[in-house]
Amino acid sequence: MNQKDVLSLQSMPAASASYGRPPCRFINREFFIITYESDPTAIRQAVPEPLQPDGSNTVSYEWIKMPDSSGLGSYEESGIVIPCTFQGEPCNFVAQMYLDNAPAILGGREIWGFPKKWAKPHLIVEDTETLTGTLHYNHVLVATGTMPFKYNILDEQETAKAIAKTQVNLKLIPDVDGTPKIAQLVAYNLDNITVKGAWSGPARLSLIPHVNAPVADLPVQAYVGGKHFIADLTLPYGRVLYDYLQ
Ligand SMILES: CC(=O)CC(=O)O
Repeated sequence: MNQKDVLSLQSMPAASASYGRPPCRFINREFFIITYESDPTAIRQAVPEPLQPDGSNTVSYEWIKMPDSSGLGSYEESGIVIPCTFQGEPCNFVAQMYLDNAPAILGGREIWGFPKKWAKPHLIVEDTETLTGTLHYNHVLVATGTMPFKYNILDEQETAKAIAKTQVNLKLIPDVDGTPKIAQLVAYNLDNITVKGAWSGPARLSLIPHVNAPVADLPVQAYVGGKHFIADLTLPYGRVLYDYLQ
């Protein structure tokens, strides 16, 4: 390989890239999101400046089933998103993410800086009426969410707008000597969104303390509600919102 060959490689390992080149198209991506009030001090601790928590003291706990994801495969994901502002503009900070697919972990971390770790999330309709999300980390149950199946129909255009909201990750890549090489807030917006169904309803969430999957560090204090929706959408490349090294 010459220098040009090296610089045109898609990702490591050179012999076989770990993930396809973005944009990634997701077909029938199914979301289950429980929004709840949490401890403002814990929220402030989880959100990196200059992002600001949006003042609602809310957190969204999510399960996402992705059966058909170009360049990545078929997988499930679970995690925590915190509504924030950046210079007064609303955005969601992606605080924790757990999933069961190597291409999506590697590509997600290397390109967009998603805070991804390997774990076992699962979203199903449990015998026979309850939308149920679980997250196991190293075989230990750390999260369970429940909501009645397709309870109240939600507006699909409003749902598409919510999906398109700016999302922000804290991308941290160390240099070979351990010092920070990349320390950025990276933003992206999902686009080409077609909502195929959207529902709301009451929801409940149980979070269990685990040192390697600290979802319970943002404890549930009160419930706002649950949302369930299915959409086709595209994840494009991101953009640097803030560079901690400049
Ligand atoms: C590639 C990605 O990072 C997308 C996702 O898993 O949400």
